[in-house]
Amino acid sequence: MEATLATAQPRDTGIDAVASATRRLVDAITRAGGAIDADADRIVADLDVLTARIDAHAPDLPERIATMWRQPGPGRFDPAGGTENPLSPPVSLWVEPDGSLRGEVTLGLAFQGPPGHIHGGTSAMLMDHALGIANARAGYAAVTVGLDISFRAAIPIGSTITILARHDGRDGRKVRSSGELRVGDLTCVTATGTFVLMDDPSTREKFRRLPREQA
Ligand SMILES: CCCCCCCCCCCC(=O)SCCNC(=O)CCNC(=O)[C@H](O)C(C)(C)COP(=O)(O)OP(=O)(O)OC[C@H]1O[C@@H](n2cnc3c(N)ncnc32)[C@H](O)[C@@H]1OP(=O)(O)O
Repeated sequence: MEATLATAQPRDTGIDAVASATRRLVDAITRAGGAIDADADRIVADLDVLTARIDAHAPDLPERIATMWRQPGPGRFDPAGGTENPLSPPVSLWVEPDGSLRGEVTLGLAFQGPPGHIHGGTSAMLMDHALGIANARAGYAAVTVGLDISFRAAIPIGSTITILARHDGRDGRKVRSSGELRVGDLTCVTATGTFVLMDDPSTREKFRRLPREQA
């Protein structure tokens, strides 16, 4: 049976390709560090030309947000697994036969916290998002109200991180999910999350309206 992708299907072209190239740029900058100081003025000038070229295509923010949410399927702009988001680590999550999610990602220096290891906030984001997708796959689109996270072992930069997440159940308007980050057989991070259903009136009121309507 063909595995089902729970995150956006990456493309080799268009905005996905631009986002990938930008991730390579960020990685190159973080690896080079101050060694590029002497060339910085020219680099900035080149980058500013590119930014202006791209900015010429950008609609205003409310229109852009509305367009994003009209796209069918998994979020292509998510901060973890969003193929169109250059700040998003290139995470793909797959649906396992038992309905849980599994994926792998390798993170570079841009995500460093303690020396040579991944920042805890990055791990928390990976967990928050994977837990949210696990709920959504189970039929419960929901926002996080509580995330309980334990950092049990540091994750080396450049290691292959396995992401696991599962939906654990519903209690009224709240849903629960849990997950972990592993490197090989070592469990580095565990997380449990409490989420509130998007369909709950207070949540719908807050999140369904677009910025233009909130003004
Ligand atoms: C679009 C599809 C995406 C598809 C999925 C894609 C994946 C996306 C995953 C990303 C997830 C995110 O990062 S979401 C972004 C981060 N989260 C947010 O911004 C949410 C901010 N919070 C809120 O705006 C508000 O809490 C609301 C609107 C959700 C609910 O407000 P409220 O009605 O006043 O209720 P509130 O007091 O907050 O509490 C709600 C219930 O949660 C419980 N609760 C509160 N805090 C905690 C806590 N730390 N741990 C446990 N439980 C808690 C309360 O006891 C209560 O239970 P009880 O009394 O009902 O029993």
